[in-house]
Amino acid sequence: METTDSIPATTSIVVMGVSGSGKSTVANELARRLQWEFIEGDDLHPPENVEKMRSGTPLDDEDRWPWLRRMAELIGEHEAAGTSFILTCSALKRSYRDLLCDGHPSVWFAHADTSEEVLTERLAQRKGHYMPPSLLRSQLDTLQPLGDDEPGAVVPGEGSVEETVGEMLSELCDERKIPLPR
Ligand SMILES: Nc1ncnc2c1ncn2[C@@H]1O[C@H](COP(=O)(O)OP(=O)(O)O)[C@@H](O)[C@H]1O
Ligand SMILES: O=C(O)[C@H](O)[C@@H](O)[C@H](O)[C@H](O)COP(=O)(O)O
Repeated sequence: METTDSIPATTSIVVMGVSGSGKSTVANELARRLQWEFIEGDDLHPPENVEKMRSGTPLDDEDRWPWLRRMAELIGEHEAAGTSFILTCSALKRSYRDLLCDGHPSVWFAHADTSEEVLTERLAQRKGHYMPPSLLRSQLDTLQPLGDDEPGAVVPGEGSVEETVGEMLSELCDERKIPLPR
């Protein structure tokens, strides 16, 4: 994916993807490996968005823009402080990702590509989450794959969490000239 001559001083890894693609699981492991702060994007949804999803209605652009703007602000704050961090955010559309990237060279998207079959199985097994498995279809219909001209990497998402995170880190560290953590 995109390489740049000027390496940003800080990195904001945005773990993107549809529900069940392992964003939270992967972000936790990235945070453990890198010892960076992890912010869960699900926790930043206003209560109305959570209720909408809980009741089985997909979010629309209008629901998502304020939530995305809050995350863009957080990225800006981390850049200003010079602190790298990890954020989970579905970031399903290119326009959403463009908003997160706008003026923010630190952003690097990490997507664990996972088949619909595996996603369906994972969501059927997941307990205690507001997101109903019935919303997977609309998430998949909304997802616009990460483009070659966007910063980040798409890696296979069906192996172990360690394998997925290992691949993400190797891509990130290679592109951003960061030493690979142990
Ligand atoms: N690589 C993986 N292998 C097996 N199960 C996984 C993997 N990644 C995530 N899971 C499981 O799939 C479910 C969804 O993962 P989660 O991290 O909540 O995804 P998301 O945050 O994208 O909705 C969880 O129950 C999690 O334990
Ligand atoms: O943009 C959206 O429609 C939501 O952000 C959605 O993509 C997100 O995934 C939910 O918050 C559910 O949370 P999980 O992804 O953890 O299932």
